[in-house]
Amino acid sequence: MTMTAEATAQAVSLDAVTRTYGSVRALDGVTWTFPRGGFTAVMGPSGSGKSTFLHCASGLDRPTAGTVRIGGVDIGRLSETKRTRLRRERVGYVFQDFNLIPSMDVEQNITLPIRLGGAAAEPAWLAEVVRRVGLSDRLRHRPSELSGGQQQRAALARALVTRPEVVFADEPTGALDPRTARDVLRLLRETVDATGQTLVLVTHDPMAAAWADSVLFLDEGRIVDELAGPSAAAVAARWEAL
Ligand SMILES: Nc1ncnc2c1ncn2[C@@H]1O[C@H](COP(=O)(O)OP(=O)(O)OP(=O)(O)O)[C@@H](O)[C@H]1O
Repeated sequence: MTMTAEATAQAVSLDAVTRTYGSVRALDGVTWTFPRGGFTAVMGPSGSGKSTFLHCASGLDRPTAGTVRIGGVDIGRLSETKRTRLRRERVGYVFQDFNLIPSMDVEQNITLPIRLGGAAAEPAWLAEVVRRVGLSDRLRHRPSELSGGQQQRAALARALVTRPEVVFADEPTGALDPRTARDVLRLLRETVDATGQTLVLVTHDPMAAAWADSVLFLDEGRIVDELAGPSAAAVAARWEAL
């Protein structure tokens, strides 16, 4: 696959992306580029289109109109099979409720995306990812034997193990107590800084958004503002004004 230098500098780009549900325009002509290695938070009131944005930008849903590129690949042109493969190999997902498989141990959960693709995890990178999330001594444990913070760190390792173009994290700290949430957010920040991983964080929480390089504000399906180098106070003030 050939890609232009410009395309590969962009992890994900959306061009005039619209998603309608009947008469509801959940996303309304969104154009945005997530640069490689950036940590971006996406905020907005309930119903502003955050989930729809995440689903369209990550290839979980198809826009009604417009183009989404992941690593320079126009995902609207892919067959369902190729899109599934691209999601598995080039996109990482972290969800509020962890979505770990209860019957698998931590290592099996972390390596699942690679094994589903018929490959084996590269040992050095797997060890690095597991060390980074602090679970080296927990690999044989089942999710039910882990704390919430540990489960979310396992989910992050699973998202990172394929070295994806981008990780989408949807309210990853929503089910955690404040201190554990802060530890997970710090880990996300350190991961971006140390590995150059591109990360998109959807959150309601100004404290969480303040860990990002910039914050996008969605309202009524449109990007209405961006705040670079955000502080929690600045995010909260902008949020109040929406
Ligand atoms: N499957 C669907 N069918 C019909 N309407 C939908 C569907 N999914 C979302 N919508 C509508 O699209 C709009 C945006 O919804 P979305 O879930 O993207 O917002 P959100 O910002 O993620 O909200 P929240 O913070 O409450 O999760 C809302 O008006 C919602 O009712």
